[in-house]
Amino acid sequence: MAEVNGGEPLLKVRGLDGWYGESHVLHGVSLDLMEGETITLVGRNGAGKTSTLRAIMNLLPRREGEIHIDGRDMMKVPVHRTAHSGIGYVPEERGIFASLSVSENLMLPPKVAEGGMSVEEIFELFPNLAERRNSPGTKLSGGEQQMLAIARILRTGVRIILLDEPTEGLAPVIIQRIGDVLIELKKKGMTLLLVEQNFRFARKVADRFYLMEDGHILESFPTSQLDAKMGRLHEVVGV
Ligand SMILES: Nc1ncnc2c1ncn2[C@@H]1O[C@H](COP(=O)(O)OP(=O)(O)OP(=O)(O)O)[C@@H](O)[C@H]1O
Repeated sequence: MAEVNGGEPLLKVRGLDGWYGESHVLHGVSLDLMEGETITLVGRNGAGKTSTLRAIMNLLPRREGEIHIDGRDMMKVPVHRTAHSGIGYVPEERGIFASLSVSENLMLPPKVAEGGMSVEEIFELFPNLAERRNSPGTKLSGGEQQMLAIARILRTGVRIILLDEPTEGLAPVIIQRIGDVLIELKKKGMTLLLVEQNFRFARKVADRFYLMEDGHILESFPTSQLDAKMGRLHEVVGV
């Protein structure tokens, strides 16, 4: 998409390093995410995918490098203001509040920008959440929790969503439903950064892939090259 628009990436990461205490886990990560684009980070466990998302959200204990969102220098933005720059994060553990209902969970994050989806629009996109609007978080299936975690971000008005392994542990029929939702969000112009090991799922939504190993980006390629890259992916990712 960069080539089509010729514009600046909506999210631009350059030479990003990250640490947990003494442990240096990200080594010069660079990536571009164009407006409306979906990219997928792949790599084996411990490659640094989650840490990359956390570093972008300013949730790592220490980071260095460059992160720009819509041209804005994010290294100077404190963590509680990150969402106000238009970026939301759905962590692997989903973060649903067990004692709160679906509706209450939905209403929790504050709006950070105009243009977020209304609760009615969200329930249209996720009819099963509408049916369960009064159910507590504890009563939701893994798939419903994942949908609620995504839905909750849509209300806030962010333009970029980082999703960490949204299909993990879910049944094929639910994975299909989440894929349909992400495709719908893409049609609405949402920009997505996925961490995902399920290539069959990722190929349906991703425009490009970034391959990570040991805290480095090894290469990036468009989804049209995924089949040709499978041998390499088996080697690096071990899938
Ligand atoms: N809270 C933490 N404290 C210390 N080290 C951590 C912490 N979280 C992750 N690490 C280390 O950082 C490195 C990168 O981990 P990260 O979770 O980013 O990888 P990943 O590619 O997302 O893998 P996974 O799919 O297992 O989450 C690993 O060596 C991991 O052990």
